[in-house]
This record gives sequence, structure tokens and C-alpha cells, in this order.
Amino acid sequence: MSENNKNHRENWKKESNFSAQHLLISKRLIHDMIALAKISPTDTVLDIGAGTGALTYPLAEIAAHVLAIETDSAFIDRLFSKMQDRSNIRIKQSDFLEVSLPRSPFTVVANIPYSITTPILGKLLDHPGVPLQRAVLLVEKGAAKRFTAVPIIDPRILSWRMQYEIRLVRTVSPHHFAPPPQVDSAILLIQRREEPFVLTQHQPKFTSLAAYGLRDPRLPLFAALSGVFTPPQIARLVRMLKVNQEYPIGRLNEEQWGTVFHTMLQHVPPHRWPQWGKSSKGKSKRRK
Ligand SMILES: C[S@@+](CC[C@H](N)C(=O)[O-])C[C@H]1O[C@@H](n2cnc3c(N)ncnc32)[C@H](O)[C@@H]1O
Repeated sequence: MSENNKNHRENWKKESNFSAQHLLISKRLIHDMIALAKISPTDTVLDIGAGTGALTYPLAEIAAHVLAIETDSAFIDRLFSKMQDRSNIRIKQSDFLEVSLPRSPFTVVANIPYSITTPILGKLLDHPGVPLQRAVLLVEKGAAKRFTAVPIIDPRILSWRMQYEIRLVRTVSPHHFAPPPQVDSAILLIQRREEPFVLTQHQPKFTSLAAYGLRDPRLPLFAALSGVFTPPQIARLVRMLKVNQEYPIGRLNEEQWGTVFHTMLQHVPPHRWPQWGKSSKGKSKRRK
């Protein structure tokens, strides 16, 4: 056991009362998740909610470093006892939402606690400066459908999908876990786009535009964007998007949103851009 791990073990003796500890018992599923993650021997991998290490130990056989994060003291003890001389595993007893993420590129492979799925994704995906390369996650099937839905009507999920491709790989039935959960699960694959639709440094501006534009996803484009673009600009924009002015803004895909955003950056003066915090209420500065 490394000194670092010993210290963590001693420093974190608080008990947790997290429920929903549905442990993975399917070797096939573990194998498939790790294969999807395309881990190379130089990679750092995070296992969020490591439990008793169903993913942690197989990951450590391939990756350079594995950081296993777990809140439950009993599981922490079992993780340490199974660790033996594996020096490339670091076990951390902590709430994942409180840990500092690696500053260099990393991958996540995890059967996460479903009760905090959106906060976990938010921590990984809200700030594209976080160097997440790929994540293979077991999530509740309903959540997987929400993150991959078409059309995209949730501005936060749209912002994630401008940077990351998010795919529901397949449904996973409850019998892959002990105890079995009451819901179906799904493998969610999150892959950083080689060419994101929005550059990292522009992401906050895009998030404001998305929140403003999607304040009512049923609005036709001309109405949804009338506070940002002039009527002639909207006429040109819809030609570029290959839709008409009546097209509901909530039906635009990621690429079309990229076009809307870059048109705004190029042709609309900054004081007309929707501003974070005002956008969702439709309070962005409007043209007179
Ligand atoms: C669905 S179980 C998965 C366990 C293990 N990875 C497996 O597949 O067998 C989720 C795990 O997350 C842990 N957990 C719950 N909330 C957590 C949090 N905020 N941060 C880190 N781990 C958490 C639970 O104690 C539980 O062990």
C-alpha cells in the first residue's frame, strides 16, 4: 500500500449512508465496458463509485493509473484488502462531487451511483477545459435516453453535446447487478469530439445562446432568435441551416447550432449576445 493511500485511508473514516449499491456481477459486461473505453497503457482512468472493485482491478491491469473513488467505508476496506501490491491503484474515500479532477487527460469507466447521475455528468462535462477524453458509464436507461435525445431541448445537454459525442450503446438488464436494481440500465459512451462544434474558450457564450434560444423549444426560429439577429440575418441564417423560418428551434442538431453560434460571433455585435443568467428569462438585450 502506498503512503498516499495509507494517508487517505486514515484521513477518511467517515461513514456513509448511500443506498443503491448495485454491484456489477457480469464479467462480460465489465469486459465490454473496458473494451469500449479503448484504454492504452499510458492512460489514467477514474472509477467513480468503485464499490468492491469490480471495474477497478481489471482496469488496473491495462491502464497506467486508476483512481478509485468511493464513499462507503466498508467498501474502502475491501478495496484496500484486495489491492495487494498493485501500485497503480489509488483509492480515495470521498464524495466524487468534491474531488479535484486530474489536470491531464483522463478516461472514466464506472458504474456510477444513479442518484447523482446529472451532477456527475455536470462535473465531467460542464467545463470543456476538464481534460476528459472518454467515459463509459452505466446509468439508468431513462437518463441515458435523456442525454442522447433527439431533438435536443435541454440547453445544458446541448452544450455538452457540442463538445462530446454521447451515445447509448445498449440497454443492460437488472440481472447484471447484485442486488438487481428496479430499473433497466444502459451503457453510455461519451467521447470528446476531435473537432468540437464550439471551441472550448467560447463555451460560456454558447451556453448563454443555447439557454436563450431554447427558452421555449417549440418557438419557430425567427421568433426564438429575434432578440439576437435582425430579420435579414435570420433569413440568411435559415438558408444556411437548410430549414425555413418556421422551423422549431428545438429541432436543430449540434451542427446547426454550431452554424447559429458562429454566425452570431461573426455578424452580431457583442452587446446583442445573450448573457448568462438573463437568457433563460428571455431578457437578452433586444434590437429596437
Ligand atoms: C452502483 S454502485 C457500483 C459499485 C461498483 N463500481 C460495481 O460496479 O460493482 C455505486 C457505488 O457508488 C458509491 N457512491 C455513492 N455515492 C457516491 C459519491 N458521491 N461519490 C463516490 N462514490 C459514491 C456507492 O457506495 C456504491 O459503491
